[in-house]
Amino acid sequence: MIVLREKIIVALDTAEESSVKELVASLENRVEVFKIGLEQYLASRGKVVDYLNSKGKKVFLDLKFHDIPNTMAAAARQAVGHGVWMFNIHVTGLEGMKAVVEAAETEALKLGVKKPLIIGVTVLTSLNNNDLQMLGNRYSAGELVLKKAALAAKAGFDGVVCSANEAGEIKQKAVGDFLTVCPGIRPDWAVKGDQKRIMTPANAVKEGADYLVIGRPITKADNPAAAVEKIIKEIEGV
Ligand SMILES: O=c1ccn([C@@H]2O[C@H](COP(=O)(O)O)[C@@H](O)[C@H]2O)c(=O)[nH]1
Repeated sequence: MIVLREKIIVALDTAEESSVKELVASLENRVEVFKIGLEQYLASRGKVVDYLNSKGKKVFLDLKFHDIPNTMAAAARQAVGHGVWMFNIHVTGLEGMKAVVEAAETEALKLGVKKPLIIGVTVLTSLNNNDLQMLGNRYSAGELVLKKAALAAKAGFDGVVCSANEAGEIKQKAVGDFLTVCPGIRPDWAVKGDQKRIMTPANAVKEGADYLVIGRPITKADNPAAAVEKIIKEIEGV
């Protein structure tokens, strides 16, 4: 059971150390998990992970590994060593995904730490059916996400990144506790921006989203803490 405080994962998409610190300070009573993507990871040379860990926060390392099995397994070992709570890789060949799971398990055992949650990226929430068609794909976003989720589960992943539109069906078909981590969350009052497969926080939770990944509606709000509060109120009753 995921407690409400952990359901919202705030994406710290900024290059500025001062913005990270301000956001964490204003949200630390309300938010337990922060997502670090390429921009902030590179800007801080990875130090932001240590900073968040020192504040007692959980880190979702969103670097979306996508490489050959040996390279992804090596990166997974580094993610375990860095003390992240969750990391992700693109859903790719089964062999590579299994190598990541095995590497993370072995490294966690060696270091005596808990294995981070390993999450597969299915189809980016900024893509719709039209984009997939242009890429030569014959499946709809929904169909492709389900196929990728099934493969990720077969590899032993803990869950997938998907849009909330697909969360319900994934949860229905899942065996055991398979997590749905959903970006593309847009409260009614927020701008859509570059996201195409979107849903409101309340509907996402109704659909079965375990985690809501939210960036700009919170981080670009005049008052980020008030924005989180509004979102918590919206999902509390669901
Ligand atoms: O399919 C995906 C995978 C990752 N993301 C990331 O989530 C956040 C969403 O931020 P917003 O500002 O709320 O749009 C961002 O860091 C993305 O890199 C995603 O949106 N979709």
